[in-house]
Amino acid sequence: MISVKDIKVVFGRGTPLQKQALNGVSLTIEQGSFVTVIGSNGAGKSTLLGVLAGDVLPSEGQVLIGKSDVTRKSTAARAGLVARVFQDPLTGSCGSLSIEENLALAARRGEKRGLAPALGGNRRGYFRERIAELNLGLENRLKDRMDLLSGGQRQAVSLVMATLAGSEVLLLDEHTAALDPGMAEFVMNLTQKIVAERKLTTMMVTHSMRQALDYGHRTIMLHGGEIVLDVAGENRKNLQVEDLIAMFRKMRGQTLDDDALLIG
Ligand SMILES: Nc1ncnc2c1ncn2[C@@H]1O[C@H](COP(=O)(O)OP(=O)(O)OP(=O)(O)O)[C@@H](O)[C@H]1O
Repeated sequence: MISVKDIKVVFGRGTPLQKQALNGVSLTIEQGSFVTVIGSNGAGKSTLLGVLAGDVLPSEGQVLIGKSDVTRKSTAARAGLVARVFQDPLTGSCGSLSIEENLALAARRGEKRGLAPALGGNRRGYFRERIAELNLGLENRLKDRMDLLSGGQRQAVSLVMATLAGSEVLLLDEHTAALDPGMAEFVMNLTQKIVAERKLTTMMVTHSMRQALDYGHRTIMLHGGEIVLDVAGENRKNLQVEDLIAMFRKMRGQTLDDDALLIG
């Protein structure tokens, strides 16, 4: 479960570039629920993920993950609670380490032990099994360096890595945006499967309104650092991308620059 209460984030306070990135965001996401997040450029989407991951400390408000109040905890201190997959396939894993070394590090997230014991005994067999489930043939390449993989393969491995330390929360920051359409669909279907199997509480930022409606249980839209739309259930099922744009316009009483949001 994730719960944020009245979160405010101000960047560059007291400078000419002062920016209120989040302006009183409150949101509760039940355990196992998958929420998609949309919004135009600068709406505050990445800042919200940063607040959950610990990269951004809010100036006001409270962040709960499960029963833990993590509001003032660093990213490292939350590592066992929160897993993250980034837009850039190179960001979430280490290119100069092998696939299995990356998996071993991911499995030990939030702990302080070295790599050797993490790769011992049954662990190696377990990693092989988990990677074989991807059906990409990577189980035969566990000793290959991560930087030999394609972007899509790397995102698929990153998703497996995100599940190894037992985190209940998964944050996805436009994790398919850098992939070609076929690979993006593969990674999205994999995401859906992993989230459902492991009952992960998931927040996915996307620029694709189509993706936002097709995946997950609930969609929120941010604008100007505030939640301006929050839909789930039947209301969401009946929504079309065009409705989303119209609702946005109505709620804000202003014109939305369609170019700011990808419809595809
Ligand atoms: N470290 C920072 N320092 C100063 N301003 C920042 C910083 N990070 C974000 N901002 C500003 O805060 C606002 C929200 O940014 P954020 O990155 O959360 O938006 P976003 O919805 O993720 O946008 P995008 O879709 O373009 O990634 C923007 O105006 C941005 O310029």
